[in-house]
Amino acid sequence: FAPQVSTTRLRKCFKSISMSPTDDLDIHVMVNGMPGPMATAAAEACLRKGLKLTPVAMTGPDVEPMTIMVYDPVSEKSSEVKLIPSTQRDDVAASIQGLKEACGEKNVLAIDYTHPSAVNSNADFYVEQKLPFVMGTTGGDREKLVDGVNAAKHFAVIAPNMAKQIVAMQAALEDLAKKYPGAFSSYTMACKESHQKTKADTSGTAKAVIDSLKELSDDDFTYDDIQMIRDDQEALDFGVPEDALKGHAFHRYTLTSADGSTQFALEHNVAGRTIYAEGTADAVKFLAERLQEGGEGKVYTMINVLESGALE
Ligand SMILES: NC(=O)C1=CN([C@@H]2O[C@H](COP(=O)(O)OP(=O)(O)OC[C@H]3O[C@@H](n4cnc5c(N)ncnc54)[C@H](OP(=O)(O)O)[C@@H]3O)[C@@H](O)[C@H]2O)C=CC1
Ligand SMILES: O=C(O)C1=N[C@H](C(=O)O)C[C@H](O)C1
Repeated sequence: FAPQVSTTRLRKCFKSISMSPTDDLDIHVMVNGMPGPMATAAAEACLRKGLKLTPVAMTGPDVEPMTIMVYDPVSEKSSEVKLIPSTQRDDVAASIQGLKEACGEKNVLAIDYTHPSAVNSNADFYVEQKLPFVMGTTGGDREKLVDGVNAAKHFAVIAPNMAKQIVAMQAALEDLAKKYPGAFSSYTMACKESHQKTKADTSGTAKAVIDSLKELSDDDFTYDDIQMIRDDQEALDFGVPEDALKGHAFHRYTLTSADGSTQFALEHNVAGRTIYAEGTADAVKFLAERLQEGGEGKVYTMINVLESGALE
């Protein structure tokens, strides 16, 4: 597949990769960030949930162009994807436009699981290309990200965590903070999070949870106070199973009273990445529905997706 390929060839290409009788949706997803683990898990979940993968996607700037086979062992569906380095934006842009001509403007969306350093430039690129997107990548300038997408009236789901139950917990915390602001005033906060040692940034989820906890407590806790574990032995000591060292997210937050007599603790511990991948594919379906409804685009959160009932 070449970016300048004709619309007719693209149509044939889509037919050849989407023959499975269980394919039920005409939604084509460009999953950017493969062969990284999270993007790959999301691509597999897309296949599992009846979405199609575009034959071209964006990979890291230093990766040689290559073609990979995405295979979902549950549905036994597979799809070939050519990965183009993010430095070759013109080629990716030509592919997106070809895909839209072949599949319909509203049927091509993107998922981004790349690198914190790429968040803002990738989002700008999706806006330029009029490509609705689900941004799972954490980090970057989050305010600029959300403001830019909203100002462009572009369709996007942006969230640091796509796991249904964690999103539900975040929604509950937001409600608690709204209903009982300052309920934990004078309590001190602490947060420890452990992730695989390749993780580039502080957990975006931990930052979001801290934002809610800060509405409940008057502690002057900052993101710099989050204790990060990126070491295998420390992770094991924190309770991470050995077979999850390469992919886990263990979080523990505490609120402790001034005299130390009372402590509240909140934990969410995830081994592997499936739970986020499932939520990501559901978010794509949610976004595709908003596109079909028409109107102006905007940033949706995963709480919006949860409230719509779209998280399976
Ligand atoms: N929202 C959620 O629920 C979740 C979010 N995440 C977030 O997802 C992100 C990715 O996680 P993970 O897969 O573990 O990270 P990795 O760093 O292991 O993989 C990222 C991949 O993206 C590639 N990449 C880097 N820059 C670009 C770019 N500009 N365009 C396209 N691809 C690029 C990298 O290539 P190379 O390294 O070769 O340059 C690599 O293959 C992180 O920010 C993480 O916090 C993770 C889990 C859940
Ligand atoms: O990098 C990860 O792995 C994860 N990143 C997200 C975050 O930064 O909060 C979500 C989850 O913690 C896994």
